[in-house]
Amino acid sequence: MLEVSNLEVRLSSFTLREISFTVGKGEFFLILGPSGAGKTVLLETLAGIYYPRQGKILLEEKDITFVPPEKRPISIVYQDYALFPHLTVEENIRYALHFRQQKAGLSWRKLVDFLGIGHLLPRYPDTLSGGEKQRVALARALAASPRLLLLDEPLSALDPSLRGEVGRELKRLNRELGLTVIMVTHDFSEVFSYGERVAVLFGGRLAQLGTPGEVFRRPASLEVAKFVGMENLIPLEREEGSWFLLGRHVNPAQNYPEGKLFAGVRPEDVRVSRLPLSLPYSWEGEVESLVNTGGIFKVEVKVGATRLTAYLTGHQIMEEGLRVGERVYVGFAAEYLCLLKA
Ligand SMILES: Nc1ncnc2c1ncn2[C@@H]1O[C@H](COP(=O)(O)OP(=O)(O)OP(=O)(O)O)[C@@H](O)[C@H]1O
Repeated sequence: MLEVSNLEVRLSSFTLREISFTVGKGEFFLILGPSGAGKTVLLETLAGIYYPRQGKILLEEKDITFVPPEKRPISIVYQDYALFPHLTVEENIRYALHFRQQKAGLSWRKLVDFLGIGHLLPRYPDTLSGGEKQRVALARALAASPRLLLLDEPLSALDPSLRGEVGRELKRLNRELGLTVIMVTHDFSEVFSYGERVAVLFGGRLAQLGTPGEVFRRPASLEVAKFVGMENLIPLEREEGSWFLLGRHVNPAQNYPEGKLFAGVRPEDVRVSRLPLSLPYSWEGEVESLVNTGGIFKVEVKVGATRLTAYLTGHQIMEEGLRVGERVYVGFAAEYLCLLKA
């Protein structure tokens, strides 16, 4: 339903370039990336706030590259809600009806019921909680009956319990209304809860596009690996044309004739045990530190001069009887090993 090809957007001190991707009808598509990567600029270009210098945006096969924002069937919701403070909730939502470009869409009643905001209609935005404001902002965005909903970190200003509640509402909107959604997020747990595909932006470029599983377990580069929390990144040794990881032979699927290779493994895929592990990649080491990070323990095991990080549950720590200074075995299955070029 959305086709973005070779987009280039130049701002005074920032350029978004070579951005190409497609989003299917009814898809929940996510955009991830470090601060300043260009996530908001990309959303705002789709919304028509910036015009590209190059490239095309097709929405349902119609070229909308230079269509003004108010003529695009696209709504955008920001993290700070951006409600009009001098208008009541009802007036805020009705305002958006002027921009409705298609007869079809949710009726007023259905919209209000769907988001459960009937009791808030006479109130002013200042008197609403964060979750209520975000629901009103969503209602206003949906009142315009968009084909595509753009969300710029809509959950980040909410406390954790509201985040789950509003998040589930977003997924319901997407599923029950068949609405196509593109959402920017900083929160990795949201990626697995909501996203079908993820685009990772770095420095104005698309660094990777894939399913959450691909991006988190098969990052396309070292920088993406670091960004998505692949904490174990260990340089491989090269001896007589073969590659080794801490002395264990590694057989890359591809040929890497030269340069430096890193082994990447997610800490949640690393096992630590007091008994030898029957895994192709395992070593003997010593527990160097054990830190409770709120239910999950970060365990660092020293293997020679290298430190391997594992995330384990309190239950696993107790079962294994792990303690700092203990001799243990640490390792992972071959399927969790990801090779990355430096
Ligand atoms: N109107 C503008 N004019 C010039 N530069 C801009 C403009 N808007 C954004 N930028 C710059 O473009 C770059 C990307 O900004 P953007 O807001 O898209 O980042 P982001 O990935 O959304 O970051 P964050 O996660 O911090 O919100 C930044 O360096 C920002 O300063």
